[in-house]
Amino acid sequence: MTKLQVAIDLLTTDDALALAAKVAPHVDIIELGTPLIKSEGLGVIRAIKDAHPDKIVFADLKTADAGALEAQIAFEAGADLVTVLGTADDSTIVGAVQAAQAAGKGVVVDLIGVADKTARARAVTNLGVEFVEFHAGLDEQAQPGFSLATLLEAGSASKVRFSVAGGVNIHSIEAVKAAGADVAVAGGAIYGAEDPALAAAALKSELN
Ligand SMILES: O=C(CO)[C@H](O)[C@H](O)COP(=O)(O)O
Repeated sequence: MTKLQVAIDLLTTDDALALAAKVAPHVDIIELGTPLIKSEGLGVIRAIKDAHPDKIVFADLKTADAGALEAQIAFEAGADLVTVLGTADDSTIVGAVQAAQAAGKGVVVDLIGVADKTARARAVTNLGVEFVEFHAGLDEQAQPGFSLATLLEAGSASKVRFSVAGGVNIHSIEAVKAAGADVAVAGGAIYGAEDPALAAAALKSELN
């Protein structure tokens, strides 16, 4: 079954905790967004893990270098999964994977900015990552003509375990599931909704 991951792209620990409390019953994975971690530091990871020990806590570090060190400090803070950029050197990904293996946790590779996402997804899967994120970032989503369909096609073609992130919402989630994604990531569609719990529940019901 496709899991639902909420991406919390808010800026304070208090706001993140409040959102997580509302949506946790409807999601499988709680992601601490990159701006949140940069704003609040690793303490936000510990705060969310302490509040939701039963959830998979995903720290969107977007690591580009020093893979082992960055992964290790996030795992020590309570993260279950961390992201490393697919544009990073293989050695950075391998370092993070080694830190994950030592901690009994996992690494996700974010393909934001990667030209041939299907080929890179296959290559990094062979390095031992949990899954690969087919991702169009917030800036790419804002470009004229952006379409999630290209990401979904690339993900399906990869034949590896993958998630999809890029403005996933109630209109596109069925296509994400149909593409065979292991995880559907939704940020703005949940935290930007008038009723985030209702929005998360609606997305989850499409995946069941
Ligand atoms: O990692 C991110 C941006 O770099 C976002 O968390 C991700 O894109 C999901 O958010 P949204 O559904 O709003 O696109």
